[in-house]
Amino acid sequence: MTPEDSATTESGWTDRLLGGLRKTSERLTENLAGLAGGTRLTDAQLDDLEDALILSDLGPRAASRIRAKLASARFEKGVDEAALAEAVAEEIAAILRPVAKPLEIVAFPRPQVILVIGVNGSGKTTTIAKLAHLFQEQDYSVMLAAGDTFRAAAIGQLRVWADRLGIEIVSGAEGGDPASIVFDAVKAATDKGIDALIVDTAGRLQNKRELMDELAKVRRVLGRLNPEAPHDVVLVLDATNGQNALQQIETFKEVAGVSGLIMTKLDGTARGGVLVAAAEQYGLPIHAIGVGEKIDDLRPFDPDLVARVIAGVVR
Ligand SMILES: Nc1nc2c(ncn2[C@@H]2O[C@H](COP(=O)(O)OP(=O)(O)OP(=O)(O)O)[C@@H](O)[C@H]2O)c(=O)[nH]1
Repeated sequence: MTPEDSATTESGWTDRLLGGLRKTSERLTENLAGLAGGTRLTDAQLDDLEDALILSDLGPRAASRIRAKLASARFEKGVDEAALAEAVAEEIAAILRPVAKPLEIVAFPRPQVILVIGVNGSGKTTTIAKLAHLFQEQDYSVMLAAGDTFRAAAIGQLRVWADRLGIEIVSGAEGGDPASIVFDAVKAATDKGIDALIVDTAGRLQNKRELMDELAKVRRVLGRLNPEAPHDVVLVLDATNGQNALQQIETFKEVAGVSGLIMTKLDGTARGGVLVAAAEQYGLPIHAIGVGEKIDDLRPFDPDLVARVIAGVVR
């Protein structure tokens, strides 16, 4: 790939991110419009700012932190839309930077076992395929394990992706024991020297006890083969769920333990601010974000770019 190709790819990605987060950005900038004045924000303006941030799903904690920071900010050239957007972007970036952490393949011995959890419909299966593709682009070998045996469709969907990507998948029958599939998958991936084994899991939150038992068993079996496994437990969250996504973090932390997050469907929702709420409230690593249904619509999370897009600095 030439540098020009890569520049095109990067600007293509920025455009998609912009397109994706446009609704969130519009909601915030609409609510911030009209805030103009002297070198400092007044209390009434700070109230409006805080409300606008909450309305954009950034959550009360992030909103009050940003308010406090901007209360002491001086706007040398006077407050206007552009200066405010810059200041808000900087504060959002300050919240996001500490949690931006790409998923890296570092496990030794291989494979790195990545358990992917999340409710049905969150975009889990698609995200697994996108992650596999991202690793393939970095020249890592990947294998999938179809640990969601609850629904035949889930196994089939994952197999279609595996075929398309040309990677091996270990699966069993519908209703089979996920722990035994995961056991076989780790053995196969170890024998073949695979770098990353990505494990799909069931996401039946309405039956929390069963899900907890199932994931605990998968973890036990993994631990027996490799005490370090799973190396990552990645929770996939659907941004369109807004504040409910935060409740899911709470529940999955309890059910399975969570080492990091991927937020999907940031395109087409005005609720992308929930990413900032999650970062502020839980401090869990955010590995990547999804802004579309295509295979390359998942990219490592760039906190400065995302903050500038959400705040409307980049349009
Ligand atoms: N717009 C958009 N759609 C997405 C994104 N990620 C996934 N989807 C779509 O969301 C739908 C659900 O995705 P799946 O990957 O099937 O979700 P799942 O969590 O595996 O759900 P089950 O298969 O029901 O367990 C599909 O139509 C995906 O194409 C995204 O980032 N943006």
